[in-house]
Amino acid sequence: MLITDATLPDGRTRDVRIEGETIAEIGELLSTTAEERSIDASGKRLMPGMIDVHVHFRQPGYSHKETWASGSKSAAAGGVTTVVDQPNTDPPTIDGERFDHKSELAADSLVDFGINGGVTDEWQPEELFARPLFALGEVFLADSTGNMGIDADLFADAVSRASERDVTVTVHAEDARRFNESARERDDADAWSAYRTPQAEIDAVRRACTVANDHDARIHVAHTSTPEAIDIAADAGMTCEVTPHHLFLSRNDLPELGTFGRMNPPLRRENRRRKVFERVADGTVDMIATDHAPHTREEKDASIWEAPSGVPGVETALPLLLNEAREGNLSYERIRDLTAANPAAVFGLSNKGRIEAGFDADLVLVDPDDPRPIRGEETHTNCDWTPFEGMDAVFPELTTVRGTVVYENRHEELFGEPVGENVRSA
Ligand SMILES: NC(=O)N[C@@H](CC(=O)O)C(=O)O
Ligand SMILES: [Zn+2]
Ligand SMILES: [Zn+2]
Repeated sequence: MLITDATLPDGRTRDVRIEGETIAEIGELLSTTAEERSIDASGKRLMPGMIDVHVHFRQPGYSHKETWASGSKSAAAGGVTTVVDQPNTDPPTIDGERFDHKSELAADSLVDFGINGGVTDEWQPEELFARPLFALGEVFLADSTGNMGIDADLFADAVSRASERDVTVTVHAEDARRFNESARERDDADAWSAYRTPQAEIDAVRRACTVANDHDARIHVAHTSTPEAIDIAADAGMTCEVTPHHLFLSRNDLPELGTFGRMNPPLRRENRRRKVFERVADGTVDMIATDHAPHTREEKDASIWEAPSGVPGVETALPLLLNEAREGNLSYERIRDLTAANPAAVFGLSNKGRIEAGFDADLVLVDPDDPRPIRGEETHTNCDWTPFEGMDAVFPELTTVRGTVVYENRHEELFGEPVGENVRSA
């Protein structure tokens, strides 16, 4: 395939040739061969596919919420070419057999994937470390969906074992001792944000970073929602991610969202959201990861204390960021770093995350000046709603995974074959 006249993240206009699974050549005025498909990308932006290191594709156990097939279609339609699945499935991914079972299910994936291993009292670290494991995590320092919260001793033990193997530990950092019990008396949607306080995250991130440094280990802090926690992680030499919902939504949106805005950690006040955005824009935050956590409408339609936590996001993350570029609030290079180059560097995916000769041809082509409003029912996840309903976004026209077209939307939407592979198995 030859993509001609594409504008790259750094602003250069180039032709990009894909041969087999890789980017073969980047140049000017490359001539197309007879058997090669040629795509005119003049006026279009070509981005490296997003590497989303935090999704919940729900298999095994909750395939009514999502499957590898539906989740990866949603990913492909949103320009995500690699996903990393978290372990709070049923059964949880905490031993070798369960890891192997999830690997078989992931054969349905249209996009490349990593599989994380979880930590509970019953986990089998040696079995997990013998598998093509992406990372440990998300390790829950407080209960979230799946009730996999663990205590400080088990966390320290897991960090020390991971450090010996040079494996990163992705941490869900909230400290339940800092939750505000008095918020329990309320029943409005904002009560969840009042209950799971900023301080619960800040304290847990500080403690997790100390444990990591004590063991000469590396942690990656999942879904940081406060500027304070981001700064603590950065100062400790650790990495962190921010979700699209903590970047684009705040407690101001809860009257409208209701329980559809309940997630862990919860939405914060507008003032904190703005400071989180600044840290995303200035590079303090390493990456955007979606924490795509689908639940059905029926499940979400409950009281604020009964509804499950989590929102979908894998299909809308890159499109929302590209709309920020269109509006001049983020550069395309920053978006490349946040969604592709940095996650690849942090997690050691040396063939991914950049548009350079020799790299995997994981590519996304968009018309940068053609936004459309996000509609939950048009997304491809099993959960047909979105917390970003009506917001402008720039969706892909074409997504390739190692040279195979997995999504195309010119006149109609077309999906490719499940070509996804485990990024640690190669
Ligand atoms: N973020 C959430 O609110 N929910 C996630 C779990 C998690 O990431 O904590 C889920 O799996 O539903
Ligand atoms: Zn979490
Ligand atoms: Zn999660």
